[in-house]
Amino acid sequence: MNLKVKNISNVGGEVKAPPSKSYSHRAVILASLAKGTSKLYDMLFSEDTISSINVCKTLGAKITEKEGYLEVVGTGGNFHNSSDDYIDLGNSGTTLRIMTSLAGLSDNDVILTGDDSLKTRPMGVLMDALKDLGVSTKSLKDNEKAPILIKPGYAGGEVSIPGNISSQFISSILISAPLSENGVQLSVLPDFKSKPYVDMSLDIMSKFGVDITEEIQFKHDDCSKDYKTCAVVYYDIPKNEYKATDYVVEGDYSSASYLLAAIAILGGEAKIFNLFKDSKQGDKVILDIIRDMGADIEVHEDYVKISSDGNLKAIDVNLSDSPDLLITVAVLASLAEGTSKITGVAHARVKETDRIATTCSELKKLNCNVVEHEDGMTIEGGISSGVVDSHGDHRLAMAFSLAGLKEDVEITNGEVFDVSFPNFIGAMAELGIELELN
Ligand SMILES: O=C(O)C1=C[C@@H](OP(=O)(O)O)[C@@H](O)[C@H](O)C1
Ligand SMILES: C=C(OP(=O)(O)O)C(=O)O
Repeated sequence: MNLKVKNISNVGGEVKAPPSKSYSHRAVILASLAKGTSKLYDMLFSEDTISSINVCKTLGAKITEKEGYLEVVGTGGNFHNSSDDYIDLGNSGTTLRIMTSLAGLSDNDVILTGDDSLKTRPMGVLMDALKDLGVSTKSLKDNEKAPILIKPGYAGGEVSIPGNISSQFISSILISAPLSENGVQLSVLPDFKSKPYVDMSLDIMSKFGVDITEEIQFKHDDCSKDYKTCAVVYYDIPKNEYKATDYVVEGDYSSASYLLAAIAILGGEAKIFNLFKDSKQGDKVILDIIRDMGADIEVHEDYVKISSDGNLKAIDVNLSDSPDLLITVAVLASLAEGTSKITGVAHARVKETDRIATTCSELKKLNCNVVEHEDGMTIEGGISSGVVDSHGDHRLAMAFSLAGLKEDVEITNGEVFDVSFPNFIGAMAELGIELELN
């Protein structure tokens, strides 16, 4: 289906950001590992998080939608796979990565797979690390990608892992490690990308009763004291148990980036609720980025107020900790005055699509002057009307709908936002932006 801006009127107002995708995945997974019954409030029900709910059910958690919350009766870590088929995780990289380690806790074999995009996502680094921890995995196509067979048995021990491909490998080991036979000592080697997602894992693990210590070991005295490029980050995870808890999922800064960007582009004033000042989400940096581009941002305890005159300035930004903002920022840059540079996101090439390549190719279709780099792109402000394709990537669909606020832009395969933000059209409508799918 094609996604397009139909009408714009009375821009601004108030809207609630949708629940965090990353915290929703983790909440249902940790509740499924815990002993006892957890109540999860304000969960995101998107295609990706439903994949996590379904795999947890298949492995033995009892999950029921109740009035106002999701009830999860956990397994205490005693997973048993009730399916004799492949478990299909759709498009969700987070589910695939986190569940690959957890499948090692099952008392029988598990095979995880997904859609064509998920079958392209790298898994080799995680499979190697799991081997060191006693978990045997096999890529059924022998290409270090899904479908992946995971055998029972998770001894634990010492392991190191490169941090530059996906932080999801690290979250996966951290979340599973307390339930291994002997605990895990994990070293993450530089460059450590997307670390805020690991901090989010530790944050919610603590809410479910497991606290982990982190130690940053700098390699030499004269390094820049930047853990990202110059330190080994070490985690000691003793054997432990998760405890059931009641948990409220906070709002999602990555999804909110589209709402904030829309106001920044069109001009106007809006309050976005459910965005917390003390959030651990790395994508909170969208507030600084939009401020640097010229909008006014007020950060309150549980909401953000944005005001903009619609005039945007170019920026130079490193998105290594917040790769999901890449396409939003690229589209903002294409509508700004001057030349912007985005760096630090080589890992965005191995997501739902190669997001550096697809973003550049689609911006070029709008006659934007963009130059692709290995780890980002340079974008000169200025676009014209045209037709672009989402390549089946939810973030391309949502971000390019923002280009349609200034020029006539149609997005083919534009319906894919259900992966992370099912109410995208409804939320934009609350800000006066009517999008249509046909
Ligand atoms: O752990 C998570 O919830 C996520 C981690 C990030 O991936 P990488 O660590 O691969 O950058 C991010 O892109 C993804 O949308 C969600
Ligand atoms: C990369 C993303 O998610 P995942 O890795 O879970 O597929 C995303 O939401 O942009």
